[in-house]
Amino acid sequence: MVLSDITIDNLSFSYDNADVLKDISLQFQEPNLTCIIGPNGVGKTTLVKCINKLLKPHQGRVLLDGTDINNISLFEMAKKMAFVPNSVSSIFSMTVAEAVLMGRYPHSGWVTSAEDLQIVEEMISTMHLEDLAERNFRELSAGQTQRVVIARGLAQEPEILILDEPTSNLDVKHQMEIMNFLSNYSKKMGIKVIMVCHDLNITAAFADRIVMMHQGRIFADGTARQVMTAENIREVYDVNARVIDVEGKPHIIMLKD
Ligand SMILES: Nc1ncnc2c1ncn2[C@@H]1O[C@H](COP(=O)(O)OP(=O)(O)OP(=O)(O)O)[C@@H](O)[C@H]1O
Repeated sequence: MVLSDITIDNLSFSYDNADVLKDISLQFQEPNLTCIIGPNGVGKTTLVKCINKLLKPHQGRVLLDGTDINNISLFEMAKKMAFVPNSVSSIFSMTVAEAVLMGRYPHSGWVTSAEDLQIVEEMISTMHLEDLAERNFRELSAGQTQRVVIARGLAQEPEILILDEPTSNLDVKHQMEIMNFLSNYSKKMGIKVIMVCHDLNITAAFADRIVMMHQGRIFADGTARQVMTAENIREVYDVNARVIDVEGKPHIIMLKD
């Protein structure tokens, strides 16, 4: 079965008069883990928000299975695509389990089935949240919140899963666990996982494809070996780095100067 794909066609975006994204064209057709990287303020979050219809590009289109997302309702989109934002706050008091259950809304509306509850339980267990399931979502630490929001995105059973810096608040063990999980999950379920990431070594170790942004444009797009070169890192981040091979993957060592 071929699951949904996404195409970004010549997309540009500005906030007021400040141009942020310029002529971005990308296709996501393979079931794999793609990491979007680039310096602060380059437009990574803006790009994933455009893909999720949270922002409207001023030029170009985003196509979901060939249809312009402007012609698809958010509710219909949510059946195929889940967005895990970098930070969330809830004005409602709810348990962790209830927060994860919200991921089922695009499929079940407000009527919860036994299947919904089973999926919620599975995702709580996948994210090792069993001990927190009955805790108030608003009282969690930043890292715990991040794992709950990922579980909610997974409960949505998306064909395209988009995450904005999902590991930024996680300790190293949970970072490795989540990256391993996302990498395996994309292949096992045949889905596209697209995530924004700041950590170059985590990206190089786990991403099947890396999209490197620079000055609002796509600067490089390919495998870790193709994209993570000392030249690209110098050009895009303005730092000197040495790239060595660790277990067949590039590993980046930052140099003082
Ligand atoms: N709501 C907004 N209104 C005006 N400008 C904005 C808004 N949100 C972001 N920007 C600006 O757009 C540019 C891109 O921001 P964006 O958050 O997409 O970058 P980013 O690559 O995700 O950055 P970071 O790595 O710091 O998270 C930045 O210059 C930012 O200041």
